[in-house]
Amino acid sequence: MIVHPELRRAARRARRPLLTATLLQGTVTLTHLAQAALLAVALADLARGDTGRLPWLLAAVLAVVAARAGLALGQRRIATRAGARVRVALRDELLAHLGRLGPAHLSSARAGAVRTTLVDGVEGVDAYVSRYLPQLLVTVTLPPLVLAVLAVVEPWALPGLVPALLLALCGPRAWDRLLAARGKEHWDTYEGLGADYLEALQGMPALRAAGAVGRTRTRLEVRSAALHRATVAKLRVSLVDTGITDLAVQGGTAAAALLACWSAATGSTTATGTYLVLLLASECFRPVRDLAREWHAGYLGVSAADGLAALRTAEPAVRDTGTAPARWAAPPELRFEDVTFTYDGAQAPAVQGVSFTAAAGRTTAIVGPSGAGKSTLLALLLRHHDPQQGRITLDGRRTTEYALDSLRQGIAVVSQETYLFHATIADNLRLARPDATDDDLTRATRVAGVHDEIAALPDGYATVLGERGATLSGGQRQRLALARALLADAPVLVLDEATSSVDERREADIVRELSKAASGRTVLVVAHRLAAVRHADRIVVLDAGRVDAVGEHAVLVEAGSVYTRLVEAGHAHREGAPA
Ligand SMILES: Nc1ncnc2c1ncn2[C@@H]1O[C@H](COP(=O)(O)OP(=O)(O)OP(=O)(O)O)[C@@H](O)[C@H]1O
Repeated sequence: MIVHPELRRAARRARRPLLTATLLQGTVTLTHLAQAALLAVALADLARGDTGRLPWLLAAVLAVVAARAGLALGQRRIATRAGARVRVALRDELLAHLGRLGPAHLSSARAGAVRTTLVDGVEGVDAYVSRYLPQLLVTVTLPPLVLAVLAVVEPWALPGLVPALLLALCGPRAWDRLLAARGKEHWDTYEGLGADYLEALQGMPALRAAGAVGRTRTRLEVRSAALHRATVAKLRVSLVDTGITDLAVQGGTAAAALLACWSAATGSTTATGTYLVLLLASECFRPVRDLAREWHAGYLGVSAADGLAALRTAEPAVRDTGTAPARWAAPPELRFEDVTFTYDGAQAPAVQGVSFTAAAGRTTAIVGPSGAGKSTLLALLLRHHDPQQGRITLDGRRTTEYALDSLRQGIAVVSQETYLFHATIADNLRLARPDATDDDLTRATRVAGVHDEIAALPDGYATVLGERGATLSGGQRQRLALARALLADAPVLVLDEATSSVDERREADIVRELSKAASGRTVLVVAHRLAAVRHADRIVVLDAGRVDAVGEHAVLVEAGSVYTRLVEAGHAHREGAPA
């Protein structure tokens, strides 16, 4: 009888249909009672040898059975619809919240666990609210009503039925806490296993390359065994629960039967009363039996409730309090002013006192050795985190003043890790701009240097890509993602190692074409290979989270700083590379 607050909250989304489903469920139960009463009267008549009313009584029983079939069908339909409404609304809410949480959330939560909560957890909530909850309400209201009727017909039946009903309803409550604890254990293990499998599947190439497939399989087997143990532990408690209910139901029915026989033997009640006690006593426990059955359907929802609540109430890393739309008449100037940021739990700041300006409509590059803080600066610009000190402005306005969605739409990003979906190339491109024409697509793919390769495919732009773009090379994926970002036509374009998988000669061509196509946008480029950034209007050199130098390529090379070392390292790498 556990009603977790998260599940009550979920049920409120379909209050009306759930109420109708509950009323119908109650009416279905009432038809059982009516049927029992009619049969009791018919049997009593038969016992007395009076068959005059028999055909009418049997016809009434048949009518009740037919009515019940119709009512049960309607109930199931309405309950299913209510469950679907709860499911869809809950998933929508969670997905919208995940969007607000942004990638920062997935650096602490595992994608597989979030998937399990979103898919299996929400399905469990559907079963809980559409099947268990209506039955629960019927169970706590109708059996006391039956007892009241029996109290009038045969008060002696009550000493047998009341304790049994109380035991059936309240006995299992003693196990609720233990059941909740086992349920949570089971859910956590289930979520963990889901996350492990997803990671193993996605990381299969790396596991194979490291010769770790066997070890991973063993680890997954151990995890599966842990899930099996958690399931058995949960079932054990659940079985005690069911055992108590069964004991009470059987005991109560038997006690009522004995009392009815005793009353018949002593002649203290009429034949109708005896049959009523016999048949209604069994019906009195029907809702309890049905509740035990529905409990198994809704149990997953109870187990998942904590996880759902945690996901729904997880605090985003940044607050979306800005209201200004990120729409600028001309490309905006971007400024970092004395920006310092330390990741949660980190010892030292990832970036410290960073100040520079990316001129409006120009290309600014950020370079620096690995770990210098380049990606952190981009994450701060997109407000995946907010700096603890300093400010970032676009067109003179702090990024925190813009509405978050609008800000992120105003900045198109192509990162090293591109994401392409299992859909056609055209669909993947149109993610950025659903109304883009075919000409728009070709213009963008030409600039990104991938048009010819797409055109050469048998199905061209209608080619369906494998999951995560698996049927393309790394370079092709990156260029397609680049075309998608160009198509977004955002005033600010951020390229984070966007051409790292493309060969150097092609990279130079793309960067040249891109500079032409991006004129009229403020472009921020992060790249390891200096060929990609040497023609930038301005280069910001980062080192250990601080700005080491700012200037043009030629000036920076002359200055003999970190940049010179990066240039030399680049030359050495190329000379050392196999021909
Ligand atoms: N989520 C995180 N939590 C804690 N520390 C982090 C996190 N992400 C990055 N860091 C740390 O912040 C510093 C800057 O990292 P960042 O990823 O910004 O560097 P980068 O210049 O982009 O490196 P690379 O060129 O290798 O991608 C590093 O010391 C890194 O270990």
